[in-house]
Amino acid sequence: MQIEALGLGKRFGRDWIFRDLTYTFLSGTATALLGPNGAGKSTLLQVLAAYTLPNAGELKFSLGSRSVSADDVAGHLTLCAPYLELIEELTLREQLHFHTRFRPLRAGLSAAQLIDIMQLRTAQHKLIRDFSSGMKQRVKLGLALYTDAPLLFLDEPTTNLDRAGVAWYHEHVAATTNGRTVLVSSNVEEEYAFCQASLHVTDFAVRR
Ligand SMILES: Nc1ncnc2c1ncn2[C@@H]1O[C@H](COP(=O)(O)OP(=O)(O)OP(=O)(O)O)[C@@H](O)[C@H]1O
Repeated sequence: MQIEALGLGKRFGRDWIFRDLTYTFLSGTATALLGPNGAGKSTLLQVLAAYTLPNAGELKFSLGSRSVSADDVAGHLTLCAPYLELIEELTLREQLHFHTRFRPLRAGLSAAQLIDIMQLRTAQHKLIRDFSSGMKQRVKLGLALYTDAPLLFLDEPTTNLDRAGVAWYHEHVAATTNGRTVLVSSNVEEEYAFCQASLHVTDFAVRR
């Protein structure tokens, strides 16, 4: 899926976070959204996901030659972000079954196989509430990477992961990002090193 931002701007109250952002996120390309803490990376990601409305400019989404309305973007998008919560009252197995009622996994992949990919088979009947923060992050990433969707957004994807978890992230990003439009919001180089393009949010910051 291609995303075209034309003169995009977002403000909270009187404060513009970014303004006059014109950029095309090409289909099949991974792009890093970069900038220091508070620069507006997560805000931009949420605007590009059509979760949050911009205050200026417009967004055009297209799949091949077909345009996609902002209302339909959610069905083409899979996201891993610190502000997205798992359902704590479910076991991992139940979480996977709940998820796959609404969103299909990549072709041929079963919920049981995804649990194995997450290396969480021994925890599959445990409540998510009782998972460690690193285990939860692995679940969130596994669901995002292995859901069948052309758009993949990753916000601070290695949050809470140990060295083995970061290696797992690299392995499964390599296995799942080919041909997808990927956006990675980050300021940790090893999270976004695989990206072919980068956009610095501060280039669109409003000087005060
Ligand atoms: N809902 C909101 N209401 C008001 N201000 C907000 C809101 N969401 C974000 N902001 C402000 O927008 C600015 C950008 O925040 P954002 O979370 O997008 O930055 P970031 O680059 O992702 O930061 P970090 O690297 O720390 O995650 C910050 O000043 C933040 O306080």
